[in-house]
Amino acid sequence: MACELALEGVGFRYRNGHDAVSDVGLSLGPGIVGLLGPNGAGKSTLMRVLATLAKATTGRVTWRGEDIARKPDALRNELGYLPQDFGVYEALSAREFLQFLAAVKGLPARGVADRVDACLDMVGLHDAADRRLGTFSGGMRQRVGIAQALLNDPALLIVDEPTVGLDPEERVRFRHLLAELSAQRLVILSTHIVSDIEASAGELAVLTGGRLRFHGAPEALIAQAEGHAWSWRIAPSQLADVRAKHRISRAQRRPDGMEVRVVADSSPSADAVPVSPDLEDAYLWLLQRNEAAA
Ligand SMILES: Nc1ncnc2c1ncn2[C@@H]1O[C@H](COP(=O)(O)OP(=O)(O)OP(=O)(O)O)[C@@H](O)[C@H]1O
Repeated sequence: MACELALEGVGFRYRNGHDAVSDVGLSLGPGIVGLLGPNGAGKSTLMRVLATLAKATTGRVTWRGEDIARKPDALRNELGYLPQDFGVYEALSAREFLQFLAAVKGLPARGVADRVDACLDMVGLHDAADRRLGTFSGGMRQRVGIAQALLNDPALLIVDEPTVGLDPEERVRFRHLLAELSAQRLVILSTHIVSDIEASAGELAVLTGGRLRFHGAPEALIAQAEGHAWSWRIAPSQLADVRAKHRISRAQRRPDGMEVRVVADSSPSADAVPVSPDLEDAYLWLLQRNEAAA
């Protein structure tokens, strides 16, 4: 797979001296890359660097071999970006809003109407094209956000926490949409929610404290957690105690108590049974090991 976006020793320090991103190295080609990390891990900062909205303070990023700090337009011409705080003009219809953004982005006027329609189609908003954005649900607004990011048919699509605020059905629809879009391009999706990327991301990059802790296939992350995931039946009254001592990846109420899944170095209790880790377990296990090592 040809590498298109390469990061070498990338760091970003805010003016107050805080290192939000440190020494990140990655080589990324087509497909979906899930950038996973807890709140404050540095995901949005890194996304802004990749979107050429902030310059790396150390290291470099290249897009198709060009340094994006020196030649940002090489990347910008092929970039679609959905920031975390994407806002819409409520009084405009979806079609008017996209036409407005197409003009702002400098797309040639000829062909804009067709391109806007095509983008609305791609995100399933064809029938709502002439409705005021003020009447749209959160999921529909996010789809408008993706539609605007697709206006220039980008080879690189960066979406920052796109599922925040969506209901479960919208989340699923949104994930499918991103999976479809990744057939032709590199999609970088940041999230702190494992299920956002577990069905679609071929590659994962996990960031905590601004550092890259893992990069590779989800299966490789899962393999690291082998032997460290446990299922355990407890009484509901034990839950707080178990939570204080262990990292719980899931807790489900059962007729005869609670079933919890925990990740741990060794069996948390004589009556806990080992289970095959899934991606959620594996992610928590990675976070736990990094905290333990810090
Ligand atoms: N303008 C700023 N000045 C100083 N520090 C900042 C600034 N913006 C963010 N930070 C800090 O940099 C770190 C990384 O923030 P960032 O927003 O990139 O994380 P994130 O992984 O995107 O988290 P979230 O999911 O909460 O958005 C955090 O510790 C944050 O407090």
